[in-house]
Amino acid sequence: MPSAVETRADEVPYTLDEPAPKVLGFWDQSAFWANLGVSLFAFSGAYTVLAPDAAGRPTLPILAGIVAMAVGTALGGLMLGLAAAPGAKTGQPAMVLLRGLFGARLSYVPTVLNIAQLVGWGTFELIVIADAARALWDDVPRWVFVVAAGVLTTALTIRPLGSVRLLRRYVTAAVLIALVYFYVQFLREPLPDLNHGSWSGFWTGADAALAVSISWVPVAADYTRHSRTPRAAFGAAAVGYSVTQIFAYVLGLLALALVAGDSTKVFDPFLHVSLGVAFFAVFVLREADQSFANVYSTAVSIQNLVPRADRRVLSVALGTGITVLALVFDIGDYQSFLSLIGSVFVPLLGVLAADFFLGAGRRGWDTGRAAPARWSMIVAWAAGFAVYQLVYPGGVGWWARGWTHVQSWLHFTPQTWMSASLLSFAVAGAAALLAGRTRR
Ligand SMILES: Nc1ccnc(=O)[nH]1
Repeated sequence: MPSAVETRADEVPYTLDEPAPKVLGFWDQSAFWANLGVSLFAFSGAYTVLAPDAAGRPTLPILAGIVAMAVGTALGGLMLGLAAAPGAKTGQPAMVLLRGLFGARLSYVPTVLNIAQLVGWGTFELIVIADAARALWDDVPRWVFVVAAGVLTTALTIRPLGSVRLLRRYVTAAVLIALVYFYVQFLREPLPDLNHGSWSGFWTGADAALAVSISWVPVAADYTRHSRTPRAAFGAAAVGYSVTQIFAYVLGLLALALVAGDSTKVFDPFLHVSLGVAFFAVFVLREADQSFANVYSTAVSIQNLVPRADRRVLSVALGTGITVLALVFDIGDYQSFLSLIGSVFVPLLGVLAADFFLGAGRRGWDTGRAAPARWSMIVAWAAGFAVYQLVYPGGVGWWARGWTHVQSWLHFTPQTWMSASLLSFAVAGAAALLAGRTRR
């Protein structure tokens, strides 16, 4: 039965005990990342790059938001590329790679945090799919869409590499056509003044966009470990993802301008143009690739804790779990979710990239189950987290007040030119290099 053997080698093995097949070329990966760059969150969450105040009102003019988002996305894309390359080089999934950085046991800390963010994203994705589908067909109850999206998501996770190829073959082109169609339509509408107001919240907006890109960092290697070369992995993730994310957010921001900044109405302009319903349905259906990527990566992350677990069993359980969560919950504080993600995963990447490319990783990381603990790397990560919070403590009252106390104790005042992400990345990376030096 040669065909059965071929199919096995073409798909991801069920457990971490077997090696990953290297079967994804540059265009497979580019199509995959380009799809992930387009999300309904680029529309429903477009307001976050306008640096909203505590009451949720945008503080940046639309034009400033567009520039901030493009800068944040481009920087986030480069960071994503840095996270993608080690996966291709080592053939290891993202959380297993972290055994090399922190040691086997300590890698459980970021693994648990990543599982939490991915369950959060997976749930959010099903909710946003159901909300958008309800905007299209409001006579169908919400739970029907949640369950349908959950089933489709889970089905895609069973043959993950097959799903990536499916995206390349059919979905990417449809998504690009829909994007172009809405651009043409929106730019024909009378748009309000896009540059009225202050640009002082620029880095808050840029950091919000960067956080969305960076949230794929602890996921990237789960896919790029199937890449034929590290260069292809870097290029596809950095470029493919950023280009489409910028296109999608600009569309979201134009839609927001057309509804006078009211983000609860941001889907309306899409549905009001002719053929809008059909093209918007493309976006709704393809959103399942995001929830697929979240659920599959949650399963692979759990395998870092339990390497013998069958990823299909984990995926079905997780797909069911997020479906239940999406039936029960609504999207809460999306803005705070993003800043928490940024503050955890930006410095994590700073430490990882510094150590992998310039530190101990150059001699090869030990990613085995007995890799020794490296506490100094945890300290470097924590330093980067603290820097992020000092520059941008976010909007959750008690937490922000706590960091404001630390600010005044350190005589530190955040300036508008400071990007929480860039400073946190730099400090975490420098601390990791320093720690690596002193230990030698
Ligand atoms: N990691 C993620 C980033 C953005 N959207 C998602 O669904 N997941």
